[in-house]
Amino acid sequence: MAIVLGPNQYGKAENRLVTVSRNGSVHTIKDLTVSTSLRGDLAATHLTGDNSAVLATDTQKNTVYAFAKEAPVGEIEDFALRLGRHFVSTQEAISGARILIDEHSWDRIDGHDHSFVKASDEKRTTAVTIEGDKAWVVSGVKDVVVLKSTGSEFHGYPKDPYTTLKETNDRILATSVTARWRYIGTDVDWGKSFTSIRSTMLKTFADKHSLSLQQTLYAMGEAVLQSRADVAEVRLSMPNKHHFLVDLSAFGLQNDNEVFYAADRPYGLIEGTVLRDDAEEAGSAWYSLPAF
Ligand SMILES: O=c1[nH]c(=O)c2[nH]c(=O)[nH]c2[nH]1
Repeated sequence: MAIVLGPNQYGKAENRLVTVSRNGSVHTIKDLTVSTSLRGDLAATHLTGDNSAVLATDTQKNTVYAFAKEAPVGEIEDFALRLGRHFVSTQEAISGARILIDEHSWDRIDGHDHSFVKASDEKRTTAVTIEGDKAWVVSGVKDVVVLKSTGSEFHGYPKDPYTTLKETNDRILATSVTARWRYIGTDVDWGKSFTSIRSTMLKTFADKHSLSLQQTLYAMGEAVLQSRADVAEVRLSMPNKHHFLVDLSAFGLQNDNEVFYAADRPYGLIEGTVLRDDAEEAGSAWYSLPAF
């Protein structure tokens, strides 16, 4: 029996980067959280403490900020590709990189050139994986909270001795969508694609009459693949944010689907992948990313 070093990566996690670009008095901000991870011939530092191949995580952090000055950050996918390719092409021992970027959303305050309001907790995300001269881009959204007040049913499930849930033909359906989609290739208009995928998912959530959150999840992933030839696969994680009808009978009141208790936890957690069965290989695109 021998003990050996398995897969590993290292880098600087969650660099907080905010940029201001100016067009006269009209400012545009970008608010990013950037994580870098490098992979390669890194056995020596783990086994002997020889750091001759270890580009310091502090240097990786500095590179993020310097790159933001040297050229416009642009779309998060392009910034991540730039960073990842830089580390792999300039460090001999480094054969791969994983760059994660979350973009935090700010809205302009109406009619104001340089003041902004944080409208929601929603994030646009990307996870770029570089392996030698190959690159995979998995982009997504996090924490998109949606609710529909009708158009959702849940019934027909097995009843066992522990079942108390009542069947319903009309319930509130609410969730916080986290989705990642894997692009085919890197020749993509990232911003346009993001906007179109996000709106396709929201429209499907709204339009699809739901018999389960699982059915809604599949429909959302399917709609993305039907509308975007440049996407191979969509992974979705959707907590069921339960809204329970409150029993008002003790007060002589009948609750006609109007008064709900919005439960915080526990929550159903519905997760799934929708993919093209002929999609090109994912390589290491998903490796070490959260499963959903
Ligand atoms: O859409 C749903 N899917 C479930 O699997 C489930 N389970 C449950 O209790 N409520 C729901 N709703």
